[in-house]
Amino acid sequence: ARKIILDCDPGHDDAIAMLLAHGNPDVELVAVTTVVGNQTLEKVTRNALSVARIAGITGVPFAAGCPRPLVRDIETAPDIHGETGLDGPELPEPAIELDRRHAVDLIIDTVMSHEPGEITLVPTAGLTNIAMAVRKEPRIAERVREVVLMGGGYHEGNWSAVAEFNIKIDPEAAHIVFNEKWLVTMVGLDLTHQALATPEVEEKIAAVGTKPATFVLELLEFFREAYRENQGFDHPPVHDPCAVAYVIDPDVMTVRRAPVDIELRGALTLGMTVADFRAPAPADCTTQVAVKLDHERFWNLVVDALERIGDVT
Ligand SMILES: Nc1ccc([C@@H]2N[C@H](CO)[C@@H](O)[C@H]2O)cc1
Ligand SMILES: [Ca+2]
Repeated sequence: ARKIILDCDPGHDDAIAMLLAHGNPDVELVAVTTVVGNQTLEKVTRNALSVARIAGITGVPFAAGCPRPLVRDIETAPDIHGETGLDGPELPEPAIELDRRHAVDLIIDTVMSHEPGEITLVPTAGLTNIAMAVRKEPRIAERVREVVLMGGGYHEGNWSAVAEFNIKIDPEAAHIVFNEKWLVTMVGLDLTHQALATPEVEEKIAAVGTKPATFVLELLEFFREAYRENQGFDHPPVHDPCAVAYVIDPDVMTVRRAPVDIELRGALTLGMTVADFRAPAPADCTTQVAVKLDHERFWNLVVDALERIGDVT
């Protein structure tokens, strides 16, 4: 199984990404780290531990990370995720304690204690923890198998006309991550806006008939309303599990090699992930962007993961 570290800010779609990673047999969650983003660090960390309880995740270290971006002030997304960051379902009390380490140290320790090429980083939030980790221990850049992140967009934005939330809330961190020599697959809004939770998808999830499936439906009910009201979507795009799905099955989406860099100075373009599609991609290009999603294959992975989790006592 592919060993992954999920760096997240639960967040409705982060929660579904965690369930997919836990339920699918082809990926192994070796650590979960949290970072400020959709809500404050305290809230997203508590949410992550509650999701762990619902999913029945035990024996996996969870650590909290950076409480604010490297340079800029905190910017959360209560309109989409609510005041708790996981509005909608009732959340159980955590059943596991946080690891005593900072997330940055848990990431470094995990990567450095495994063989080179064993660990894949899957960030589904702002990149503050990842940037701090590679600055504190630069050797993780050549030791990590690859970085598969949900963030950015080459022709789409949601936190401005041209920038995506995970990148825009900490563009300096993103600039660090996209310019290291590790392979980065950017699963951006161009891809994740195809991952719509339609009524047909919700019917398949409902048919699983377990408490974790019901939890997902309650998440989607809130997410649907928030996305309709705030972004005019008929059905909510479930971003974060797309990154996990790519690690599970790279054929679930098409990707395209292209240099990507982050705008740090533009008045209108701050946080934009600028992809250069001029051919040919340079030989030393270490970034690729996700283009086309196999919608049915993707949602079948999510439903299958929920079926495998079953009911958790
Ligand atoms: N409007 C909005 C703001 C933030 C997010 C979060 N940021 C990413 C999508 O932009 C996902 O990781 C999701 O958790 C989603 C929608
Ligand atoms: Ca997220």
